[in-house]
Amino acid sequence: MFHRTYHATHPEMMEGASNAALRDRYLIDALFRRGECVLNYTHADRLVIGGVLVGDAEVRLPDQTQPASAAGQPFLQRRELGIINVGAGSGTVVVDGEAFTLDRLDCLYVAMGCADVRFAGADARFYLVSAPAHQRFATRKLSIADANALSRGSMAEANERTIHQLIIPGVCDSAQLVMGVTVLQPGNVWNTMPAHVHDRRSEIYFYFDLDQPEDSRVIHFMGRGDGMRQIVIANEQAVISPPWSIHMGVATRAYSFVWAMAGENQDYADMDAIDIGQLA
Ligand SMILES: O=C[C@H](O)[C@@H](O)CC(=O)C(=O)O
Repeated sequence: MFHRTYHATHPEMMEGASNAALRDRYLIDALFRRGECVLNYTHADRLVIGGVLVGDAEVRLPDQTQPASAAGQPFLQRRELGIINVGAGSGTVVVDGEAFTLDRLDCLYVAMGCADVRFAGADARFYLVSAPAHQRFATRKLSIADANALSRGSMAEANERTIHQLIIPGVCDSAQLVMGVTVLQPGNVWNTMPAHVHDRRSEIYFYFDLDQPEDSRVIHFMGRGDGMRQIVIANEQAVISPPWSIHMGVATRAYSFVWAMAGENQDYADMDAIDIGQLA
């Protein structure tokens, strides 16, 4: 049921890895295929990263097919799900018969235990991140206006941006998933500078709304702060950040990205910043 499974990696596996190997281990591509629910599994905190592009008919979140002992069980039996519509048009997500309309950048938190999740709306692009859960919270729709908005950066540093925290304690309860959208102001290109790591959580970045996508790319940096590597990322691709890795990027034009974390805590501020002078 998974398009790809990404295995956990050791920091030393970065040294000497070719660019192709880095892309193979960390880059998630082809999330949107019309009429399909594309799901990728990573052993980094067992996150599932997916995309839904609805075709002629509605698309259903599949039941589990593997391992055999789980076959036929709902995908969210022991998981929770965050959905953000990154498409131009609105769409609908129906959760156990209850319909939620998601306009552009609206978010839906879907609780553990929900059995039937269906997607509709040909102009919507649903980006999905799911994490294991141990407790059922309320299914909730959040608009970007509901987010805890943090204004960060400056024009002088080319990183003026707003961090919209959507699924996070205080805004929307969840078992471990923490998720939001960061939007860069036009003319700004750096995210997450200075860089940081959080050894107790893994993180996924999904870059979207890259201005002039055919001719623009994000240069995403990863690895230990003193052993940085880069992955060149196109619009609507995602990248896995293991807990030991920095995750920051610069692009040739403005863009937005969805960030999602899971792990041992949900404390957004529990991160170790790395001074710019220590990067190497
Ligand atoms: O752990 C937090 C994540 O890396 C992001 O929220 C950072 C971010 O959006 C930014 O600074 O631009």
